[in-house]
Amino acid sequence: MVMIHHITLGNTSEERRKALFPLIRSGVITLGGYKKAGIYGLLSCASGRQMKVAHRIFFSDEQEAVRAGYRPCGHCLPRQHKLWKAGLPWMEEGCGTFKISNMQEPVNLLPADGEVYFYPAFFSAGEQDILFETLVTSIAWKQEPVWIMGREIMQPRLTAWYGDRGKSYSYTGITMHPQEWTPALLEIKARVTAVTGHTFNSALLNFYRDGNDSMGWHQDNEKELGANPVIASLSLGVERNFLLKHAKDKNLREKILLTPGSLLLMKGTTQHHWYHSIPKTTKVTTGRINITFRTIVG
Ligand SMILES: O=C(O)CCC(=O)C(=O)O
Ligand SMILES: [Fe+2]
Repeated sequence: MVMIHHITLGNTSEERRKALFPLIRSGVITLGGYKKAGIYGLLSCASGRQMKVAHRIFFSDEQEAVRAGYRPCGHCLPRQHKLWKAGLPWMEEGCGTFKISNMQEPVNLLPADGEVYFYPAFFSAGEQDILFETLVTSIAWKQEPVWIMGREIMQPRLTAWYGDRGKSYSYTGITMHPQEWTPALLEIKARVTAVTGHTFNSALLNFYRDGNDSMGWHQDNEKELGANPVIASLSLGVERNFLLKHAKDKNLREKILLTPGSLLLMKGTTQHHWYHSIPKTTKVTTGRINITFRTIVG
């Protein structure tokens, strides 16, 4: 039994946030509950955010919440809520639904000439919410210019560069010096290494403020990245499409929906044969943060 009362995690909201993050990260906590009404739901549930701290409880899993007499939330667990209302059992046998369940080795999404792997639930909904908020406020975001055909043009997104000391990097005419890793970035990097088996010494961060921000077609083939770059790309915030097109064979195109909390791993010869982009979209009015972990060689 875990059943953590939110109020017991610290005296200030900052203290409680700090205590809560590792519990969510490690999967000790996967669901939240409203003590006054006996309702449990997802950590990302909008109605779950409004309650007073004193009324919030956390559970390790669904069985625990149900055993404690809680019932599913109608907003974030509509399927379970409907069954509960009808007096029917709503839990699936051996329910691990809310645990990170798809960490098994993913399959290569490219048909040829490279390797792209997608981990949809790399971070849970609750973890990704906390990480997004943390990074919006703690990263030194800037809108940087780039030089294209002799003209200085502002990038259609905000960027930031973090990494081990002394690793600088040039990118379409600008040289970036990394900032020192923040605690949140180090935690994320450790998890990426644990799951993918790859180490990284730097990260380029992109903040797409809304659907009007984008990234044009490119290859991450700068010589600082080595012959066959390994790039692990984490998505937080609103989902955006990621497009891939083969450099020679115009019939080869891929589209991957980068959902919140997902990780995309590009490796092998991908950067030699494929271009990728994040196109503009009128459908998106909120922000997305992307972290691409890289290794600068030499
Ligand atoms: O935002 C993304 O997912 C892609 C970022 C990217 O391609 C890059 O930073 O090189
Ligand atoms: Fe890229």
